[in-house]
Amino acid sequence: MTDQLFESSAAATADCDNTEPLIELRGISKSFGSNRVVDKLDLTIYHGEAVAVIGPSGTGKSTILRIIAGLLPPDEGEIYIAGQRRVGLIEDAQDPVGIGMVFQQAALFDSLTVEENVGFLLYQHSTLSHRQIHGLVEEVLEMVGLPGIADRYPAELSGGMRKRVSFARAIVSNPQNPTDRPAVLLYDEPTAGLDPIASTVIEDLIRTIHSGHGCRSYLIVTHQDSTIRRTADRVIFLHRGQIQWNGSITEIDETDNPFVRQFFSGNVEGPIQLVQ
Ligand SMILES: Nc1ncnc2c1ncn2[C@@H]1O[C@H](COP(=O)(O)OP(=O)(O)OP(=O)(O)O)[C@@H](O)[C@H]1O
Repeated sequence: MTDQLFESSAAATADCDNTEPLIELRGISKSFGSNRVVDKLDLTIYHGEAVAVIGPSGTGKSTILRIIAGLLPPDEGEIYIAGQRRVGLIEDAQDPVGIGMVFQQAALFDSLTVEENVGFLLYQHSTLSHRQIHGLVEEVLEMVGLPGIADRYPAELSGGMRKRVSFARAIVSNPQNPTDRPAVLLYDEPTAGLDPIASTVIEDLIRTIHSGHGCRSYLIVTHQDSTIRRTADRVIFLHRGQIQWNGSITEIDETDNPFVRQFFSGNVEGPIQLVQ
């Protein structure tokens, strides 16, 4: 199953011009008070790429996703999306490609059922019938391995189930507007706190969404070894807001970079020190 997903992903990306930069960060810095979290970062993501951004806690991974998503302004540096410079936040400027973000926190509305949560935007902004939305919601719930829970309330679900429901909400799309689908998806720790089987469901789903839509690219921030290996083609290792290492997924077991070696071994001795 996994091999099939990986093969279909490779086939889909083969049609992409993956020499063409989709997202470029040039000299990006960001501080919170005196805490310099991103430090003159240069980063290029190409069309159709599946990239994992990894590294120790507090090293700026989520901050970079938020900057790319246009939710947080950098202090300095330039951002180019499909060759166009973005000035300001996403609300001030329209990016030439859609960028969607799947957040780490499963923020569901407690007073709404699972169906109302997952179908929220479709109920608000589409002309689809109740029946059509119900069908779409059931479909995505099945995709995340949670069929038949549409009538339940978030309080009746486990933390991992809530997380998968919020993932379902992030991927449900309106068939009336297929062009609404974002060309870039940013996943912030989508499998954190999930059991290994639920993680596999989400990892496979990320691959399927990617391979099913041509040149879609994604960045995934994760600490989970399985998620890194099953979802990424390229890995960027971040340390103190700078790229410490960058290589293909097969190179992570071959490199002698001390940061990468320490990270994957979990050894407390090494160049990475826990942030106090
Ligand atoms: N809005 C904010 N205000 C103040 N400090 C912030 C803010 N957002 C992030 N930080 C700080 O920036 C640093 C990097 O945070 P970030 O969430 O990007 O790290 P991370 O690499 O994603 O960490 P983790 O792996 O633990 O999720 C941390 O020290 C964090 O406390």
